[in-house]
Amino acid sequence: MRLLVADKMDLSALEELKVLGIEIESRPELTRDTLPAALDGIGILVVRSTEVTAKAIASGRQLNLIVRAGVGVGTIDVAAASARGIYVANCPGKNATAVAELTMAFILALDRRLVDATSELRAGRWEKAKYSVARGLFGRRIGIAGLGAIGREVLLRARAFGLEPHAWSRSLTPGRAAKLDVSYARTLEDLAARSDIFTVHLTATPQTRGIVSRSVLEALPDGAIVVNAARPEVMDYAALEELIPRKGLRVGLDVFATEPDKSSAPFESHLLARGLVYGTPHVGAQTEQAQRAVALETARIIRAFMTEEELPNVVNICATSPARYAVVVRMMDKVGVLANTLSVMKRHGINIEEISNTVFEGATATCTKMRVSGRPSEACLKEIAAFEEVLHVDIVALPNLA
Ligand SMILES: NC(=O)c1ccc[n+]([C@@H]2O[C@H](COP(=O)([O-])OP(=O)(O)OC[C@H]3O[C@@H](n4cnc5c(N)ncnc54)[C@H](O)[C@@H]3O)[C@@H](O)[C@H]2O)c1
Ligand SMILES: O=C(O)[C@H](O)COP(=O)(O)O
Repeated sequence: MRLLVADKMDLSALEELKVLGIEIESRPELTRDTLPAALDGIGILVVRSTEVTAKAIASGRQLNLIVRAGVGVGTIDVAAASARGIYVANCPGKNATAVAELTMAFILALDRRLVDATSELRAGRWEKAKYSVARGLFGRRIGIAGLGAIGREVLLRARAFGLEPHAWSRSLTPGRAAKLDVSYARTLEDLAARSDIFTVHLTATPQTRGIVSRSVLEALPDGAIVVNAARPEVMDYAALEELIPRKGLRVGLDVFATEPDKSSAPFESHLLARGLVYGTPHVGAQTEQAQRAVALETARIIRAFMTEEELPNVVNICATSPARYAVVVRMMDKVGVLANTLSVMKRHGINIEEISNTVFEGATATCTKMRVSGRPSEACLKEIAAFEEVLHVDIVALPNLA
């Protein structure tokens, strides 16, 4: 099988896949527009920020698996992949440490105005009085929006700096917050109102679009530090732009609405000219440590795809299976027994949603579990049981987890 890596990546971790017969091709120069033509004959695609459009997915006729070597899958048309039965998997948590480190770097740099002080030194100006004004972090309140993998790493580091942690997260309750020893905020507005430092670590989804809204940003104390190393979509950047000078906010951004597809492309953001705003070109995950961890996870996913039944970190499996019954058939491990069973199911109009087959010691007998949406009739089950090589047939009603 051919594997295409359509981004810059640490390839050494993928070397071991060659023993599985995988041919690895690295084409970091590919873009959203050139990717479709490059997918001919490719079975596995690994991407970082290169966009995978519906057109690319349609042209990847042999594509079975897309691995996002990172967390966010917003650059992949997941719905188009699902419609063609292509797995999409990501590497959650593997770059969390790196993003937390960048978050702390922004907070420290903004408090001491490191970038401005350096620029003045480079220009030959010794502005000691000007840069002798800083609040310091110790004893200040940090508000963490989203206690996922990155939010929790930020929490760890914030404590080490003597910051007082407050948090809002989708499934955070007062009880869980007490266990984590963070102050519980009921809403994002509530969190913002008590944040000398406000940092966002929420996934971008249709539900979180603009969740850090104008009213959340309005609730921040004057002079607060704001960091967004998650995604631009989660924060109202138009409101932020307006509020930076009005509230004297200090802002650190790793993510922008106007990010180019590839390195070295021109870039523009009005936000950077609005006051004390520091920025980085979406490099939160770019440490050797994180890239190695992501590459190892990518290799683990691909190895599982080639050799195991279960694939880790798949983001597009049907959340609630339409299956309502399981037909459990114990049978002899012989050619055609399963095929006979399936043909009976077909004749009775039973659609199989999921299927698994386990072979037992000695390879004499197997157990097949077919999860189906409609209840097979007694006649259908009898026909299956009538095959000489079928040992037993059961029907199990599945709990409705929808
Ligand atoms: N700057 C970078 O280079 C960089 C690197 C990694 C991740 N990220 C971004 O940071 C985000 C967080 O990463 P993570 O590894 O902590 O992910 P995670 O899945 O561990 O945490 C995501 C957080 O978002 C919350 N969330 C998800 N859907 C929500 C919803 N509908 N409503 C409210 N909250 C919701 C979760 O509860 C959780 O708190 C990623 O989704 C990605 O967009 C950026
Ligand atoms: O979602 C992610 O993992 C980050 O945004 C990192 O993206 P990158 O791999 O393009 O640096």
